[in-house]
Amino acid sequence: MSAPLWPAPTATEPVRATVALPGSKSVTNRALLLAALAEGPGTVRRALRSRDADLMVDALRALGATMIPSDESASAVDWAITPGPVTGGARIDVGLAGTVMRFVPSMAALAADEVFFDGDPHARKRPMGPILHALRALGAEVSGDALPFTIKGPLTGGEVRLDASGSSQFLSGLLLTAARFAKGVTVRHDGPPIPSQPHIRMTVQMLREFGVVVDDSEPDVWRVEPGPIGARDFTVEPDLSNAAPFLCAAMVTGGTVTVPGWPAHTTQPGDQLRTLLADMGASVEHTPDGLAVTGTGRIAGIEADLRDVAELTPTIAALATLADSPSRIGGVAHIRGHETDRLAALVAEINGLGGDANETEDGLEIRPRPLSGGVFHSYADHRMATAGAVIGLAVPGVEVEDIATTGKTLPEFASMWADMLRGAR
Ligand SMILES: O=C(O)C1=C[C@@H](OP(=O)(O)O)[C@@H](O)[C@H](O)C1
Ligand SMILES: C=C(OP(=O)(O)O)C(=O)O
Repeated sequence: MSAPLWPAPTATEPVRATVALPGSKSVTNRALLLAALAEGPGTVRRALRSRDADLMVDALRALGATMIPSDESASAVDWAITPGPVTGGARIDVGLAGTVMRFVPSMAALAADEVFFDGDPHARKRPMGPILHALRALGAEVSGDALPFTIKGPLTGGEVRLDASGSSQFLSGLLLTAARFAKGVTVRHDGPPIPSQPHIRMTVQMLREFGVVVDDSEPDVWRVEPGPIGARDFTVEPDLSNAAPFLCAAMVTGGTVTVPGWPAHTTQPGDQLRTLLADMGASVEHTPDGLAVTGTGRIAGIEADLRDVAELTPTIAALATLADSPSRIGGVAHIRGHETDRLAALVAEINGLGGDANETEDGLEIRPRPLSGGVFHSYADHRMATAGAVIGLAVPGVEVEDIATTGKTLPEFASMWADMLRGAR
């Protein structure tokens, strides 16, 4: 049975709206895991409520943590978390969440009993080899090189080489639990450049905020000292990557979208939207109400290496189809291993609406031309779905397949989009 189609609203006037984003997926899932491994009870405030976050909560509960929600609303929650001894014998559903499939195995490797991991059909295709090899080298018993697999610990830790060129999450996944390994860990990256470096800085910074000693002074080497993870009261920042489609709406319609609570300093890669969207023609300013992006009537094509901000690619590609000059996006070969093969999916869907895009070895080329309506398939990928919504603002008749897939990181997307178009403040 095919998924329902969502008629993407076409904007009839410039949007003028304030859009408050719920918590960052990446920060939420790191904070929940660190709190579950801490030396005492802690709190994670303004945590995202979404499929990926719920899968993380279920996984941590299955491994022995007590997680109690308070002040729950549809999209945000404060969690009171009491760590417990890490127990095995569990079955973990990772869904399609990279943060669950790459972060939780190291924690499971603390348990003496076997833990079984599986996920959505496409999750079985996402790369897992480097982190599973590393856990094996550090002393865990691991079956298989991809989902489904089992892990049995406890591992001891120590020194290991790992190729994180396929995903920064392999490295983050090892580092997040490493303070609890008997010997800590020294990881040396061995391979082509690592993508999504801001996410590694996010891991290191959050480890330090939770009291863990991390040495990242030598390029491509990370040392985590063994020791306790501190119990903290931690507040999650808004999700800046999920701000992307809304900020793009300001550009596409020549209006203004303001995102309150934009952090002054952050490791989130979405912060780079400020320069990326300015390069594509937006006016971007910090106002007392938040970060305001205003469309100037022009969308310029872009030549950009998006390796560091790979998860923004679908949204930037959507904007590029509506630009007045061609775009060339590079540095993102590894997003073929994201929720779907994003390079293939973007080319298929853009060209399916009459566009002109092609894959390169490590990215995309997009030559704007008039698009027509049609079905924009989402491939169970939240960022494909929101890319279709951006194009639909300017192209009548775009129907996004399975808009509910945005529930991976932003369950309220469709109603927030409607509110934005209504001019909500
Ligand atoms: O650590 C994280 O929270 C993430 C790291 C990145 O993964 P890759 O390094 O695989 O791009 C990013 O794309 C993903 O959305 C979230
Ligand atoms: C790549 C992404 O997700 P994941 O955490 O599943 O890797 C993403 O959100 O764009």
